[in-house]
Amino acid sequence: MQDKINTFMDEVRSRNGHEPEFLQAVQEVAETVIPYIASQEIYNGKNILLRMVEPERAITFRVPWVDDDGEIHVNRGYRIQMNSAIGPYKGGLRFHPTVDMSILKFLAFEQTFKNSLTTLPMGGGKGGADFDPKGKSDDEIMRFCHSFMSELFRHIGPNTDIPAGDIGVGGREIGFLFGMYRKLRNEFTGVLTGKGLTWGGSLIRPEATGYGTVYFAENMMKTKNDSFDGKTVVISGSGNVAQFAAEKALHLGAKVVTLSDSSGYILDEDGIDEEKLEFVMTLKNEKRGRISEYIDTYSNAKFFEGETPWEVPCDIALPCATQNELNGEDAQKLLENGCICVSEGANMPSMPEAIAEFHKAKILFAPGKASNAGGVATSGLEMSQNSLRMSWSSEEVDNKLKDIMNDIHEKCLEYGDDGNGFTDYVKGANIAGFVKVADAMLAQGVV
Ligand SMILES: NC(=O)C1=CN([C@@H]2O[C@H](COP(=O)(O)OP(=O)(O)OC[C@H]3O[C@@H](n4cnc5c(N)ncnc54)[C@H](OP(=O)(O)O)[C@@H]3O)[C@@H](O)[C@H]2O)C=CC1
Ligand SMILES: O=C(O)CCC(=O)C(=O)O
Repeated sequence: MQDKINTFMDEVRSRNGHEPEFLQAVQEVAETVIPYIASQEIYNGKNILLRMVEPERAITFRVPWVDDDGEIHVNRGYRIQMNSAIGPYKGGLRFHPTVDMSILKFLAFEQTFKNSLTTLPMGGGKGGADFDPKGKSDDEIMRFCHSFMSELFRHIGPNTDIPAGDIGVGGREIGFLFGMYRKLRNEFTGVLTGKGLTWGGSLIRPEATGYGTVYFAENMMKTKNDSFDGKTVVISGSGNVAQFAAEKALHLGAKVVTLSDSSGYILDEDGIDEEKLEFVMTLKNEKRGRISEYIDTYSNAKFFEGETPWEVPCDIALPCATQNELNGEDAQKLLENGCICVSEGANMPSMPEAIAEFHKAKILFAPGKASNAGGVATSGLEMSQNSLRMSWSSEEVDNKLKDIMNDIHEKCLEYGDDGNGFTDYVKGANIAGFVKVADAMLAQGVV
């Protein structure tokens, strides 16, 4: 079997050798899905996985914009339309200086499996730009978003491709992007999700990725007759996903002790309670400050510059910042300190060596494509509300979100059983996500 996997990876590497994050994401899927394909007669000889690693379309474009001093800048914009076998392309936009083909192809590939897991009819896509929003004024962000959409609009649509937020793209950016789309198309449609509540957005979409990550972890803990109540939780990141993961962990009775950004992490051993979390939300979402400023207000807390929070003892770890933020040594530290559950809020935050450590120790480990699927699932619910021209209450959306996270967990249990009573959630998520897309591709022929 390893030969088959190696041959497949050699072929993928020969075309994409300069794309390390993409190869990492494909390798993880290949290791679990190729043995499954080999065991299923219907998939044999169809080269389905090889077709799935090739984007249906990859668009790059120029994004020129003018800063507040009148200087002209040029960034590169992207949209990867990965797979539309089960529905229109769906996935976020990332604005970050590290954005390139490798990052976006890994994200779009993961998105295809994730969206399939949600049970909603959404294909996989991802996009963004190598633009750094840090330190830019609201006007500069607006001009950038307008320029970005003045090209992207011709490639997307409510039945074709529906972008949303990701790192560096939140409610403010979605507003500017939507405004330009609406003007250019002269139509009001649900072409983007994560919209404001007064113009087509869904209640609970801002909360959904973080809440869903915790709901998934709660489901995993239940399999051990355990819960969040009284547990110590370590979280990385302090953006959208981290903030609402922290909020839901607090609701469930846990003590959250860390948050971070790319400068380092804060440790508050007294716990980041609701009031302190509100302070972080204002600091990050309105003042656009740094997490280190937390200790200016809460002097009992400490800031660890340039460090990640995985050295802090905890029961549950929620990596909610970015890809490859947790390495093999970090995983060992978490395990030595008694961590029993890791639920990924970010996309691919754990490096392969870290996942190997978690699996060796047989702790509860959820890959992002399962545990952070609540965000895109709620985007799917926003699309449904837009099509129906109605809006559901917070309670209705939250209940649907919980049901979807339960379903994904059940699918992981079904496909992830290793035969010895251990659930390999990576295997479960990969195979369950693959089956729906592969069956649709088989039914539709070679297109
Ligand atoms: N938003 C959503 O609905 C979804 C998001 N995700 C994933 O969750 C993760 C976080 O996204 P989101 O919260 O929306 O993004 P935000 O932009 O709101 O926040 C990102 C956070 O991660 C930190 N971060 C970014 N890059 C790095 C880095 N290289 N090293 C350390 N910290 C870093 C940021 O710090 P700083 O400000 O210093 O850059 C910030 O605290 C991403 O992996 C994203 O793909 C997954 C599913 C849905
Ligand atoms: O809500 C969406 O469409 C985007 C979510 C996303 O980008 C992700 O799941 O990584």
